[in-house]
Amino acid sequence: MKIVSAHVGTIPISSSIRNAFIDFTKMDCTILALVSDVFVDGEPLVGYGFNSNGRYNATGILKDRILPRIMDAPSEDLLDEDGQLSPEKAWDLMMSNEKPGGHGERSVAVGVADMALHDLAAKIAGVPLYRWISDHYGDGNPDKDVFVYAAGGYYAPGKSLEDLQNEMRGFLAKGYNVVKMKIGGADLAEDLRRIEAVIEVLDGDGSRLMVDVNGKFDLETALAYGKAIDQYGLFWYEEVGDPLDYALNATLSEHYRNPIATGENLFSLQDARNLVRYGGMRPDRDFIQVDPALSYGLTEYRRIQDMLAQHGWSSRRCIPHGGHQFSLHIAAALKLGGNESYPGEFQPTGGFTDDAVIVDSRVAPGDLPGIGLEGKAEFYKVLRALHN
Ligand SMILES: O=C([O-])CC(=O)C(=O)O
Ligand SMILES: [Mg+2]
Repeated sequence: MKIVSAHVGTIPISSSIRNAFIDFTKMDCTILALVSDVFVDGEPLVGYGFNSNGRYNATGILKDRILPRIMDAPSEDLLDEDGQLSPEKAWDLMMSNEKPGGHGERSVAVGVADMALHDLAAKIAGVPLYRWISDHYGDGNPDKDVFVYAAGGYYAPGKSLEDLQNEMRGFLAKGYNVVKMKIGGADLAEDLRRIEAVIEVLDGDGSRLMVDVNGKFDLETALAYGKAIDQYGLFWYEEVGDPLDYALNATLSEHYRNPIATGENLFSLQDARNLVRYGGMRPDRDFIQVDPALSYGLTEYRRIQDMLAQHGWSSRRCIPHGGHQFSLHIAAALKLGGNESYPGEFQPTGGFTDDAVIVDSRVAPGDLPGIGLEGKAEFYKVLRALHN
């Protein structure tokens, strides 16, 4: 089997929303199609990849450095001993001549390619990706569905408390039981009013609400907010300080007894290990949100899972950032604790297949071969146009 061509593009996933740190008016992402010489029903099998929101496109790095390393290599260098496409061997090629450290946007470019390679490998095997991952790397017995929570609650121009409540009611009507909102983009008094408005919609149950600071707070603000929100018993308090400020996180964890979540801006095994070593994260209650699509793909994510297991962490304490169909398969196959979801944001890439139904805050990845992006009609149109 051979990859005969690679097609890269950049598309907008922009909107007028804002978190405590950035707005999304210019947000975009890289999309990738890897066309193979394997034909089914007269059509070549094609692996698709994209990067999730939060980081901009990495199209330049992908085109200039990462893809040539696999496209210029002899095709057998990408195959395992059974002659099957090996995303792991491709990963080693993609990362040749790259120094360690400074993971920046490189991890995004490799993540996009790794996703497309996994999509293609599962399509060649004729199985959905969760099945392929579970058989290759898991216990062969994937979860049949995955916990998902609805992320939203952004700041937006003119958005009132009532608008925020209606947004959350909409999530509940779609089948979600747990929701997430942004904080840290207003002052404490205003954010407490916003939190209380959402808890009201949740029948007074703060354990169904996550709040996300997007890395904005210094230690003093982190502790002040922590003290103020402790009473609500929230599901989690997310990315409170700078993602690389492990000491801040460790100090917060000494003072804030309810769960903390972080990791969406840690893009490598080494960074995730430092979080576990130095960040004061508690394996009995906290959550790790590393997003495989931003952090060198599933190949690196499996190394992170191995590291976490060595440090006494259950895979159930991992709930990836990103709200995409790739992590949904990974969550089912590797028995993670769940996956994010953004109903209504980051289209056309975000979210699950068009026929996915959320029941009791759980969803199944579906049984289309590979990741199943063919089941997201709007996105599939864009992906097909890349290589046709
Ligand atoms: O607003 C964002 O950048 C997305 C985010 O943090 C999340 O999904 O947790
Ligand atoms: Mg976040």
